[in-house]
Amino acid sequence: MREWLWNALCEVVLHQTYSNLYLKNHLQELPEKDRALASRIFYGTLQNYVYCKAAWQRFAKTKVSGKLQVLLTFSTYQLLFLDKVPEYAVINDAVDLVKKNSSKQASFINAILRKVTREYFDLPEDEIKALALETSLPEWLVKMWKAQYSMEEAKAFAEATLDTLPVYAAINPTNQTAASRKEIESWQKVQDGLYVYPKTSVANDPLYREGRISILDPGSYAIALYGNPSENEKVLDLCAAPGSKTMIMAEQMNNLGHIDAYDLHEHRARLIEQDMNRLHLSNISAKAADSTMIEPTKDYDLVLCDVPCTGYGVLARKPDMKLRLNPEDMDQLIPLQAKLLEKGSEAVKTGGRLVYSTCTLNKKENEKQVEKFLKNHPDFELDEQQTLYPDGNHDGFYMARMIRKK
Ligand SMILES: C[S@@+](CC[C@H](N)C(=O)[O-])C[C@H]1O[C@@H](n2cnc3c(N)ncnc32)[C@H](O)[C@@H]1O
Repeated sequence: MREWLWNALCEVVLHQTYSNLYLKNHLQELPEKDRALASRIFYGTLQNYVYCKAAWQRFAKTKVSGKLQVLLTFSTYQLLFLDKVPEYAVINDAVDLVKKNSSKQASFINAILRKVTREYFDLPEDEIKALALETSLPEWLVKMWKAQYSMEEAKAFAEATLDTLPVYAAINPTNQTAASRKEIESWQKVQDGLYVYPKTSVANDPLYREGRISILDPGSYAIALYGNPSENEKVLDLCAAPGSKTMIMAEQMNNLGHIDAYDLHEHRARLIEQDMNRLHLSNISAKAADSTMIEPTKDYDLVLCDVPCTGYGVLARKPDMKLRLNPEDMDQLIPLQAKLLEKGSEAVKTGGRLVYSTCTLNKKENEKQVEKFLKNHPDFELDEQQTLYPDGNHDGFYMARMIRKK
């Protein structure tokens, strides 16, 4: 398992592979009994990467190769955060892994990891610097949260990036048998239609394969329901792939009415189609399109703009993003979000609903974006907006619902 973890983390850290995609494709290479611990170490290391790296780097006086950095970091994670594996076993495993290549490196690894266990790692006194290091986030993000929300909220957001969140399953009400319904209803219910998923492997679960359930965060579920999609309505989903919210809307509509689901790339539009087929839904047309360029008819009851965003609300589930955060991403995303909202609004009929949503915690992409839109569009009014704060049960999201008055 240690060698598997080392390779897995090298793939994500050094070769930019997405963490959830890697686990989905490779976790089954491990024996069933090791999978839960391997996932814990994999995600835990990525969530705490900067902190763990800093904890061993204090003792390294020479340059360390990328692969050895990963080994030291995931061993440090186990030493500092896990009590399941004894310290001597973590250090011996790391030493054994490098011994195959060089005995000199083995003694170096041994010396560094022993120091990590012996010498306490002090945090900086400055509260922003300390929080950033403790939660493995860049200082600019913590500063931005403090300026936009408050220090208390910045702390809550940052700490939430270290949470291990439950997996949730939404029941597909249009495709159940008595037996499947009975099994799903025996799970812990979160709200109508949404349950805590109790198994370890979704891909092999017949309930998933036969389209009885979908896996998604309660925040995504809430966004899909926020516009109240109803039977026989006409709905436009402008940024739809891979389609989690499209599917929930289609199910709420009882597989009646129609959803036009667009996404930029052909391969992503096909993901929507695949999920629609898995769930036995037929009220969706998936199409590859640049939604900033479409010329929609103004007859949609509901338009969902679930725009591309910086994703600061979903760092707990996608911890590899913590290694690649860049404030400049916003510069491209904010104008794109505004264009998508503008296009989406053109499709809403009089009296219809326009939902704008993100999975980020950044007022420039959320409240400010909606405020700017409403200022330029007196024909729309804000019905409601809310930010779902990440809290150990779910990710962080923002959603706003607007109504076209004329
Ligand atoms: C937040 S994700 C959507 C998630 C999706 N609504 C769901 O629930 O599964 C944003 C999506 O916007 C798409 N996108 C980015 N630019 C776009 C554009 N100009 N036109 C259409 N889709 C775009 C991305 O490919 C990505 O799939």
